[in-house]
Amino acid sequence: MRIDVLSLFPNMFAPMRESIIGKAIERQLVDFNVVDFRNFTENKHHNVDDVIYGGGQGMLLTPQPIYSAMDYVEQTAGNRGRVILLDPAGRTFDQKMAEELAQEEHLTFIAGHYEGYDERIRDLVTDEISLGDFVLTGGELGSMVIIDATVRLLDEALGDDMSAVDDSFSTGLLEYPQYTRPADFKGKKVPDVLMSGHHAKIAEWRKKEALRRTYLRRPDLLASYELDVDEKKLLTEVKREEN
Ligand SMILES: C[S@@+](CC[C@H](N)C(=O)[O-])C[C@H]1O[C@@H](n2cnc3c(N)ncnc32)[C@H](O)[C@@H]1O
Repeated sequence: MRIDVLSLFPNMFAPMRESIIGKAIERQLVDFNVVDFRNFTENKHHNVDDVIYGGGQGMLLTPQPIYSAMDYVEQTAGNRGRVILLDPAGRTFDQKMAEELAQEEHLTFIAGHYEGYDERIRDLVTDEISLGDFVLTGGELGSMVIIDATVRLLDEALGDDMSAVDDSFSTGLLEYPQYTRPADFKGKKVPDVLMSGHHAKIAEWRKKEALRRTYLRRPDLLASYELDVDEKKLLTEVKREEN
């Protein structure tokens, strides 16, 4: 996968060199580039922003540097790929979107700053994505969050000893509780069933606890989750135990 990010602050992307994403880049699973669109300005002072027509506080990113940086991406990659604008007015990012983006060959992110964008920049994009109902200073952190959630889904990104299959949201439910050694920590014991070696019972316990956690913390997820017969029974038990 190729990923380009158009940003005025390339140094903010240092976290992309660390951990699982850093390794994915090192192993060339991902060709990651940050394009500083200030380098594409056509004015003497390399300004990337300007005052807002009609008045208002702050400065807006002007279209020219971003359009030129996008042409550069197209020239170097052969295409622009899926072009994602980080914006509070976009669709709220979730695991389904990460799964969808992980199927793409090329993603180009536009990270805004200051008061936001000249409206004509939106003509360049295929997707507008928000991280949630709050306002960040820029699109850098948002694009890194999306890249992180997406790249970890690529084949081989997590390595042999990790899997995204049972992660929260991938299954449609929150993940069940998990434990590691010791079996007894300051009197807090690991549930017996997890040490029983009985695979079917462990699977049933995990399913029930995933349902319990989702029911208690994110009941909205259950509304769009199709329960099979066994899950219906387990959820009924959970409800009885919790109410
Ligand atoms: C200070 S914000 C601009 C906010 C804009 N004036 C508004 O009210 O929608 C600057 C940039 O940060 C990024 N940003 C801020 N909040 C975001 C969010 N919730 N999700 C994604 N990107 C965000 C966008 O790239 C945005 O253009």
